[in-house]
Amino acid sequence: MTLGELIGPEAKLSAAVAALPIAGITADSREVKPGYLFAALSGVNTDGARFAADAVARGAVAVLAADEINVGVPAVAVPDPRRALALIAARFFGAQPETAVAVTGTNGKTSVAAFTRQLWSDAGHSAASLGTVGVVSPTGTKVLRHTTPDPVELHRLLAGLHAESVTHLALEASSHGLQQRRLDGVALRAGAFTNISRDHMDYHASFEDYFAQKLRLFTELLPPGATAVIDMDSAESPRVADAAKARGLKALTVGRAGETLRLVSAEVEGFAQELKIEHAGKTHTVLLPLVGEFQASNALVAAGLAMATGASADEVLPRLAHLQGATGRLELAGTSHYGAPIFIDYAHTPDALAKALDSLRPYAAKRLFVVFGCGADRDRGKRPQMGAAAAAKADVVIVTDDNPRSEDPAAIRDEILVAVPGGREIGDRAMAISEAIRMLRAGDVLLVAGKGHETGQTIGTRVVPFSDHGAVAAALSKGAQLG
Ligand SMILES: CC(=O)N[C@H]1[C@@H](OP(=O)(O)OP(=O)(O)OC[C@H]2O[C@@H](n3ccc(=O)[nH]c3=O)[C@H](O)[C@@H]2O)O[C@H](CO)[C@@H](O)[C@@H]1O[C@H](C)C(=O)N[C@@H](C)C(=O)N[C@H](CCC(=O)O)C(=O)O
Repeated sequence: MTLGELIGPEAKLSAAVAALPIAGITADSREVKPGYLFAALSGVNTDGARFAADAVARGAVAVLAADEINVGVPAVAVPDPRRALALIAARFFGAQPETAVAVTGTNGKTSVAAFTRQLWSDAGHSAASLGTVGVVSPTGTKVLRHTTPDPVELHRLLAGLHAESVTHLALEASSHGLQQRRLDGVALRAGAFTNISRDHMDYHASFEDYFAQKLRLFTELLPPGATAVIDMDSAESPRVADAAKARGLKALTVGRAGETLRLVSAEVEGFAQELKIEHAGKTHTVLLPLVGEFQASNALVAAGLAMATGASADEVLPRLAHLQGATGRLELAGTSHYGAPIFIDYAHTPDALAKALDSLRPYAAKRLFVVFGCGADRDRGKRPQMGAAAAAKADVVIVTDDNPRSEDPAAIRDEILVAVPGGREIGDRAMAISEAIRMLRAGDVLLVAGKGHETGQTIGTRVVPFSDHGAVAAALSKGAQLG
C-alpha cells in the first residue's frame, strides 16, 4: 500500500509523499525493516520520537509523529499518533471479522468474552474471543502478552482470524488499551460494560480518569446506532447508560436493575444456579452451570451481546445452560481428601476478591479459606483493602506472594496483613496452597485467588513457571490433604 492510502484523511500529503510504497508498519524502532512506516508514539515513560533516527537507520521510509521531525525521510505530523496508528493498522491489514464486539469493565471481561464466543458458536457461527487468556478461535488458543494488544499486533491477529473464516469476535477492552487508542481501528457492532471498581491506580491518575477511559468505548468508539450492553448493578452503570444514550447508542440493560434482561433470582443448585430472567414480560428459567452470582451477571452481559448481534432472547437464554467457565474464573480445580472443594479465581482487586468469597460462602457448611497475595510495583493502596475484604468474608486467611517483582515480598504481605487480624503468612505460594489444602476438612471450601489462568510467578525480573492449577494438583497428589 502507499503512504497516502494508509494515512487516509488523517493528514494532507504531497503527491510524491502519498505515492511512497510502505512495506510494513511498527511503533517499535527495533522492529523496523526496509520500507517500513515508523510511528513515533509518545510513551508513558519514553518519547518515541527519540527512536525516529534509529528507525530510519534501520530502513524506515516515513515517520508518523505528533510534531514535524527532521530525520531525512518524510515525516507526517498528526495530532494523535496513537489513534492514527490504530486506523493505519486497520487499513494496512485490511480485514477483520465482520461482527466484532468489545467488553470493558474492571471484572468479568474475560468471562463475558468467552461466554459470548460460546453463545455464537452454539448458534453455528465461527467465533473467537481475544483478551487476557489469549486468542481463542476454532483453530485453538494463542497466548498474548496484553489483554488488548497494540494496534499493529491486534490488526495482524484480526486479519488472521478473518483468513480463518472467523465471522464473530468478542474483544476485551482494557482501560490501558482504550486510553492508548489500541482499539480505535476496530469496526465494532456493540460494546458492553460489566462493572467498575478500584484497579490500575498505578497507571490512571484517579478513579475518574480510569472510569473516563472505560467510557471512551461508548462515547467515542461505538458508532451511533450500535448497541451498548450495560450491566446495571454497578453504582456507576447509570453514568454509562447516560453516556451511551447521549452518543445515540441503543442501550440493552441487564442485571438485577436491568430492563432488557432482568435477573429476578439466582438460586444455588449444587455447583450451578437456577436463574429466573425476565425479558419483555416473559420469565425464562435457566440452569446456569457456574458458581457465583457475578457469573450470572457475566452470562447476562454475554446474552445481551448475542442479542445485540442478531439473536433473539428465546434463542439465546436456553443456551446459557451450556456455558463453560473461562480458565481460572471461579473454577473448581479439585476436591480434597475430605471432600472440600478447591476453587481458583483471578480475583486481584478488593471488589473481585469480596465477590468471589461471597459466591463461595453458600458452599461452605463450615469454614471458607482463602489464599492470596498482591502484586508488586503497582497500586499499593489495594493491599490493605484486599486484606480487609478477605478478613471480612473468609474464616481462614493465608497471605502469600503474587508476583513480588522488585519489592520485598515480606513487606507486601505486611501491608496486607495489617487488615487481617489472625491472618497467616506463608510466602512460598505452593507451600501456602499445600498448607491450606492440608487444613481443609469436610464442609470447608478453599479459594486460591489472584493468578487465575497465569502460568508464571514474577520474582525480580525473572518469570518462574508457576500455576495455581499446578500447585493445587501437586498438593492433592502428594497427599497434603491427608495431613
Ligand atoms: C504502561 C503501558 O501501558 N505501557 C504501554 C506504552 O508503553 P510506553 O508508552 O511506556 O512505551 P515506552 O516503552 O515508553 O516506549 C514509547 C514508544 O517507543 C517505542 N520504542 C521503545 C524503545 C526502543 O528502542 N524503540 C522504540 O521505538 C515503543 O515501542 C513505544 O511505542 O505503550 C506501548 C506501545 O503502545 C505499550 O506496549 C506499553 O504496554 C506495556 C508493555 C504494558 O505492559 N502495558 C500493560 C500495563 C497493559 O497495557 N495492560 C493492559 C491491562 C491489563 C489488565 O487489565 O490487567 C492490557 O491491555 O494488557
